[in-house]
Amino acid sequence: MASSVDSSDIFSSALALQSNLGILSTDQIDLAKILLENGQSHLFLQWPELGVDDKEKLDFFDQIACLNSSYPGGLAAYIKTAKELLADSKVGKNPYDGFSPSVPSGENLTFGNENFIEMEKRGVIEARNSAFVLVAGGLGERLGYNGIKVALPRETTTGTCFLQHYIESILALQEASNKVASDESQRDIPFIIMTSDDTHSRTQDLLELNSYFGMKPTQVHLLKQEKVACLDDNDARLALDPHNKYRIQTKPHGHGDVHSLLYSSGLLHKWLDAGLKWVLFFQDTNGLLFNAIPASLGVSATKQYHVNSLAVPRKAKEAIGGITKLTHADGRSMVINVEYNQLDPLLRATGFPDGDVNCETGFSPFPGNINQLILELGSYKEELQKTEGAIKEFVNPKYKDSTKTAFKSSTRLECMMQDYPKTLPPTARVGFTVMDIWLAYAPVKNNPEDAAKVPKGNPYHSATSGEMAIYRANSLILQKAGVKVGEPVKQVFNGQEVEVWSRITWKPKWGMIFSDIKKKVSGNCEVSQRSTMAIKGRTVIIEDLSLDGALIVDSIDDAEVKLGGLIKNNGWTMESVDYKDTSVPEEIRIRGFRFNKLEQHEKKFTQPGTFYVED
Ligand SMILES: O=c1ccn([C@@H]2O[C@H](COP(=O)(O)OP(=O)(O)O[C@H]3OC[C@@H](O)[C@H](O)[C@H]3O)[C@@H](O)[C@H]2O)c(=O)[nH]1
Ligand SMILES: [Mg+2]
Repeated sequence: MASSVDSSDIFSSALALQSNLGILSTDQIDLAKILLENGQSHLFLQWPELGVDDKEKLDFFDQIACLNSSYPGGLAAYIKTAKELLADSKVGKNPYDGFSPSVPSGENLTFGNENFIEMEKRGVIEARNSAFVLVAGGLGERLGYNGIKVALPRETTTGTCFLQHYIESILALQEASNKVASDESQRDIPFIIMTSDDTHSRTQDLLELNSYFGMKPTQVHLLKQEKVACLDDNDARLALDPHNKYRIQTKPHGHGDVHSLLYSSGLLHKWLDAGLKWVLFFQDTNGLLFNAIPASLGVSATKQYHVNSLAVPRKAKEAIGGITKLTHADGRSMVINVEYNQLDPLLRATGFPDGDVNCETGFSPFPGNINQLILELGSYKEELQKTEGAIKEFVNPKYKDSTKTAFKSSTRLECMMQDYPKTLPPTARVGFTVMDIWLAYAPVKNNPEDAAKVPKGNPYHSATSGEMAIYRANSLILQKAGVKVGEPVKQVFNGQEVEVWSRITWKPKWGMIFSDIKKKVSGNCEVSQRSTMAIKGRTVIIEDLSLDGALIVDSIDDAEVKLGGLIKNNGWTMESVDYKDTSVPEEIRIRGFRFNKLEQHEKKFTQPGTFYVED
């Protein structure tokens, strides 16, 4: 108890606490000191004397210990940074002070051309040297879905959820990559999921109930991020829960936590030792993402990028960050994401009076960040050893009035994973790769009501548009492989006008890269707009097929299945569903449609051999 004696001074500022020191361990007394030394004596003002609520007092210190250990540098560092950022915010300091923005140049990929095909092949070679990291700690407040977002169907033709699709894509890449490996060794690609208290147990349950969707459980790691303490005022006084004086209010710290969690997990060392080279980060609901992965990994490898951010053309005011070159008056420059809420004010403050607007191309001149990052493992680990994974934070308090002395509700520090390059030395090779939107980006972030209000021409980012984007991308890919796919029709679901293409889906193992898909398609093939085609097997060959209706094919790996001839039936029609109709399951009604399965040609092959599917 030595520490309580030499710190009597500090405890005298919190008499209520002082009378309770007897129940605290040395560690807890040290934590109390940290709080008092950092201006937090108000936390103990309402503490009763020893013997009253003692259990609650110990619970309070459990939470403090957790807040202290889960933040790089502990609570003292958190409070210090909070004071600085709150002071900057109060005087309206521009976080980009001294920097002027310009449009950076990056690598452009065009689906299907020679360079793209080369990059995809290179990407497949590199895939077994990669680890994949999914950030999935967010609640998805804008979407308002009650479950976890990765459990949502990516499309409802097969009902495959996002997480299953991601896992099957990684496994397909792993297999293809192991096949071309020079040393014939078999490697399992590590898959990390960052969760939070809001998503952790439901993510774990989803995996366990589905046998990890075919992945080895040892291949998957869940890292749970902790929330951070809320702040009540400009002095960074921690906010108490209004219903519990022994509990600090907490809120999410943002996806930037993924770096400190990876650092403290020890996984980076393990991966380096195992010979891995790349870490790929991605977000929870982009059903198109894996169309973009092989080629962009190929770009990273060819260009030897330390950081490669994937981007798509961006519509002005679209809720995606802009990749921007920032040049400082002193000559420094960096290529970095400027988040969507900051791009407009930054442009206006630096000589672009119209702010965030489209240029003559109909798009913002700044490429849109889809927050898919490919980091080179060696330089990443080195950097994290310096920073411990801490990422530049920001604070976004909502002030009560223009004096900026009080907040409408408590605030907290936040950080974003794409801010990682901000601390890199100028020698770091930081690049980005731009791809077509139809190929690479269709997130599910907005609820139907908000999506319907999106300005015409801007993407909805809804469950409706997310699913339609899958069909469009698959239709366009098959079209480029030589299949005649019917012209899309325009329909309105949940107040959003979308293009409806043939409902074509396939399992990742059927075709991960364009050159493989092309090998599986030959002759004169045709799929009408009203058709549904789901390919669930690996060796399914489409040859001289004319499809007008619904066709579902499932086969084991050793069965070779040929689809051909004229297949015609009543197929599946689409029926509108209103998102307010609670008699329909939530994951369906948020899309605004469901399938009426009138008739289909459905074939399943469970024995090895060669089979033909015709009508
Ligand atoms: O605390 C958090 C917050 C978010 N997340 C995850 O981070 C991902 C992105 O979260 P959000 O959907 O809220 O992100 P936003 O839409 O606000 O912007 C993000 O995606 C689009 C990009 O252009 C932006 O630059 C990027 O910040 C999700 O997968 C979410 O689950 C966490 O894991 N933890
Ligand atoms: Mg967000």
